[in-house]
Amino acid sequence: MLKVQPLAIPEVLLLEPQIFRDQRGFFFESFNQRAFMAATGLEVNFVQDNHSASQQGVLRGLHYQHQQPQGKLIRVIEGEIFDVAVDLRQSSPTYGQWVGVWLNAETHHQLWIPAGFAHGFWVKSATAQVLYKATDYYNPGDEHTLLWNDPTVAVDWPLSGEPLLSAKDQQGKPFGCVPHFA
Ligand SMILES: Cc1cn([C@H]2C[C@H](O)[C@@H](COP(=O)(O)OP(=O)(O)O[C@H]3O[C@H](C)C(=O)[C@H](O)[C@H]3O)O2)c(=O)[nH]c1=O
Repeated sequence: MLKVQPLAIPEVLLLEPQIFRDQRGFFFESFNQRAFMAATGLEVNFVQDNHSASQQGVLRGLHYQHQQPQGKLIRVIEGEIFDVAVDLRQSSPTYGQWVGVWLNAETHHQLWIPAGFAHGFWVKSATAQVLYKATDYYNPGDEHTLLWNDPTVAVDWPLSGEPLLSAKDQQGKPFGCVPHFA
């Protein structure tokens, strides 16, 4: 049974899978197409699985593809992250707004972020491993980086100290300088 919690931006969904725990450990279905469709009403086709590992203080994002936008289903298998989605859909009532949730390897909660959003996360734990499914293929020529601390979006990152950023993310662009969606 997959429970769904809509968040401040209703199309971004926090999914709570049923975890079967016993004296050996745990088991759960990390993805089930039928259950996902039944719980969300969404018919999605994932074509790529991603896996990243990061040390404490790393902030990856805020990334998105524009011509080939990706819906993403994100989960944490080690540690804890603060995961953020920014609504770049100009027709949306929540255009320019952000939503953030804690994801960790204890609750196994997952975040569904549809196409049209920028995505990023900050690592709270000593290390974190993040798995996410994407609904379209990676296209490096179509990647855009919204500046993680853009003052217009003003994500309230729960940072402790300066984040560790890639060179690309240090060069992120302001909200007004990245392509948005209709
Ligand atoms: C995303 C991606 C990257 N790569 C290669 C390209 C680079 O040589 C290397 C690291 O890429 P990057 O620094 O862009 O990785 P992240 O900073 O974790 O990027 C991701 O972080 C945020 C949180 C996201 O939501 C995106 O999915 C994605 O942009 O992996 C691939 O080969 N395939 C891919 O799908």
